[in-house]
Amino acid sequence: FLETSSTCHGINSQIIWISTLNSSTMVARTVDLRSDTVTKPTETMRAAMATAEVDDDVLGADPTAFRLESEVAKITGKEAGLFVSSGTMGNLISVLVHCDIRGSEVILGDNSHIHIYENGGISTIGGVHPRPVKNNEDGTMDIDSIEVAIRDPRGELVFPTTKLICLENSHANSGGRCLSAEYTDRVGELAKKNGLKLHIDGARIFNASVALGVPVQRLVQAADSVSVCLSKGLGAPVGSVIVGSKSFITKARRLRKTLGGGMRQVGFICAAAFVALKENVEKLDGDHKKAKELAEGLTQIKGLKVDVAAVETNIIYVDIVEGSKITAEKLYKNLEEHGVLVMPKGLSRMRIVLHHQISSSDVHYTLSCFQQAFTGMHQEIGSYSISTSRDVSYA
Ligand SMILES: Cc1ncc(COP(=O)(O)O)c(C=O)c1O
Ligand SMILES: C[C@@H](O)[C@H](N)C(=O)O
Repeated sequence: FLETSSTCHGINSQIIWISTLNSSTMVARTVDLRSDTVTKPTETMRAAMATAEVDDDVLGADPTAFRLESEVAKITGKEAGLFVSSGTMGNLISVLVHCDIRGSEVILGDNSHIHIYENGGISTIGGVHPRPVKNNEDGTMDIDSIEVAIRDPRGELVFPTTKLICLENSHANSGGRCLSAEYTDRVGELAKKNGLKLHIDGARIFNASVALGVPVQRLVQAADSVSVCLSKGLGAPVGSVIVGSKSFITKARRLRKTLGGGMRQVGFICAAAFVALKENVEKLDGDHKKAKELAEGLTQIKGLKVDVAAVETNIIYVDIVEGSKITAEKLYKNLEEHGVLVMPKGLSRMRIVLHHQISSSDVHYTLSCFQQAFTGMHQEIGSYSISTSRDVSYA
């Protein structure tokens, strides 16, 4: 695999040449694009873990956990925070605190993470009934559709009681699309008008904030609770922080213990999460730019379809066009043989997620591997005229 890079009129452009690696060839590199959850702790995270000040967080308060929880509460403009082991636990605890009567109903997106990827935990564990409302392509739900879905048993023996509305920002299954503060405010007003609470699955709220150029606090202003993942784009090895009122967090702490989530010297992992919060927010814009570059490159490959305009943050959905020379299965195998890992999402669709441990060179290498899979040879990527100078480098 030889990468020749060049400049032409100040435009960086590449012809990517690749030799065909036979199956026994050691893979030159690994580019893990399955998710932004795959990152490895950085050296600063590991150093912070090694020297973290810790204490029993069940009997009292682990000082490092408290520092992290306070920082996330401050950033989101909420009274208090609570460290939990995962985004799934953060959403589960938040829904169950708000829906504290068995048989309550929560309105959420039919393509939301809580509804699709959390094992139905709000029902199986919390006895909460989901009321899915269609997610639009941009991750929103029509306000009217939300309003129509609100139910109250007064006068209707057969109705459960709606207690909560859940949003997700950015919206993962919509391709990392961002919900505006104005839209979120409107949903918040609807919730308040009907005596409901609003929870935001903010697994990638920092991605939305950076992409929109709007502070996190403004994006979640209308929410009663938010689950913020530190283990996604921010690159922490473990954990999320849920934020809300002091009363909400008191109830959430008890529920976390009930679910077995009370952790003792949890400061070890909170120390790494604190580093992630401090060091990696500024890298998110680079992730988004690389996602856009990769999407633009992929859309130039005959046989692939990408909605480049829909790539607002670090997630790309790629469709293999019907009748393409290569099947999805062969493509994934070919990519994996070259060390490129993607997340299959159906028969002819895949998801690619950028994160801070993916370099520009990885993006170009990935494009060349896709190109090779479809054409078996080099092809100019992009439509720039170039003059080349040979240099082989792996950034
Ligand atoms: C939008 C969204 N919410 C929640 C989660 C759950 O997070 P975890 O995998 O830490 O349980 C994910 C997972 O990546 C996610 O993408
Ligand atoms: C797959 C999903 O559960 C995970 N949250 C991710 O985005 O990778």
